[in-house]
Amino acid sequence: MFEKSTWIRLPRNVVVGHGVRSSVVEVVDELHLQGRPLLVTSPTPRAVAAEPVAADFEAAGIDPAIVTIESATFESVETVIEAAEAEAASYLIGVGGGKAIDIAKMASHHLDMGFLSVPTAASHDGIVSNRGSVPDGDTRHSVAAEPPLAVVADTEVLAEAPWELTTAGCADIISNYTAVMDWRLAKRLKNVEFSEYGAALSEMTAEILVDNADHVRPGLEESAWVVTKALMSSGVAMSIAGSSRPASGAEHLFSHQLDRLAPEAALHGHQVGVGSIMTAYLHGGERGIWRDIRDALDSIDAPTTATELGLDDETVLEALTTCHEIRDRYTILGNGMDERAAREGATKTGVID
Ligand SMILES: NC(=O)C1=CN([C@@H]2O[C@H](COP(=O)(O)OP(=O)(O)OC[C@H]3O[C@@H](n4cnc5c(N)ncnc54)[C@H](OP(=O)(O)O)[C@@H]3O)[C@@H](O)[C@H]2O)C=CC1
Ligand SMILES: O=C(CO)COP(=O)(O)O
Ligand SMILES: [Zn+2]
Repeated sequence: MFEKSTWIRLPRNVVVGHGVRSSVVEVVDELHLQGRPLLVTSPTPRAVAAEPVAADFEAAGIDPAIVTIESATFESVETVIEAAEAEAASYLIGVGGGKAIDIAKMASHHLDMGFLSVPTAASHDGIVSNRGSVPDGDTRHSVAAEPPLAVVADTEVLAEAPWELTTAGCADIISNYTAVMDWRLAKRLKNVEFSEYGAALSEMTAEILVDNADHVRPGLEESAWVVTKALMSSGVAMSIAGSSRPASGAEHLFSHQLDRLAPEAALHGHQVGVGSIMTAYLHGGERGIWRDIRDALDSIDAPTTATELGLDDETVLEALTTCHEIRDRYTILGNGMDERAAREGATKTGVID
């Protein structure tokens, strides 16, 4: 008897383009959401977008509440849950980078409330995904969360954000190549659940982005358009898979460990990009695709070395040799890398000197 089943939850409305920030109230209306919104944001996005969106709600006769979080932690999720209860909110709107959107989607999951995603940076592929990513002591959780009912991505806002945020988003997408390699390996070796559609969409997204790298240039609003569409496509791949596997393999474990060893040294996307160069080398050796990944990152101004990440060689090696412990996710790192092998791989790929 066939007993398999799946439940794929995706946004109902995806609004992308110049000036669409002012459509948030209309999108809420179209979704028939009633009551008071709670805008979940972080310090810079608050001024950039959350306050203007709040002003639009006020102009429409709706009294919004705002909560500002500083970090992507379970404490921040608690803060938002308490704020939603104290302010009698009916739905949440995450306004910001990966941090604010992740916290909003996890809090809305807990509260059983709808949630909208309003990105202010094209820096990560959590914009539409149904996962949250949270550090917890020595480990890092990929948490099931509420996917957004709608996404409102204003390319004018995204294009005005610092350029490195956009290159970080590109690198988060380029890292899908190695994430899928790890996923296929884990299927072959450990029989983990695998989605051909999730994997194919993830790889295709990376390929389209790399093919359009010429259109990804600072000061061009078209860059925000190209990158945001890729980020959303990658998020859909995660939702199809019901896991972050299509977009997170060993290169993400490396980045998560860097977050512990050198907090806030570099952006998430930049770290996973450099991790992806090294894990591509581990998958394919000299003839593998690591040079293609490095060149793709280089072509969009993303870091390709420890120095460009603002890290010393020893921190990179420590992250590479210990990051397999971060979570129970089988990757090319297996049970961990030997220190000399890590040094050789990082040196051969030019990540360290
Ligand atoms: N759930 C998922 O599927 C995924 C989750 N993630 C998570 O997302 C996070 C990484 O996302 P990222 O966006 O890099 O992190 P942040 O949300 O921390 O944003 C990075 C920086 O950009 C700033 N910023 C955001 N928007 C603007 C703007 N318009 N103008 C100027 N500055 C701006 C933020 O300011 P400020 O500090 O003031 O907020 C912050 O300093 C990680 O926590 C990662 O784990 C990443 C990928 C997928
Ligand atoms: O960053 C992600 C995908 O780009 C997902 O994060 P996790 O590694 O926590 O699942
Ligand atoms: Zn990522």
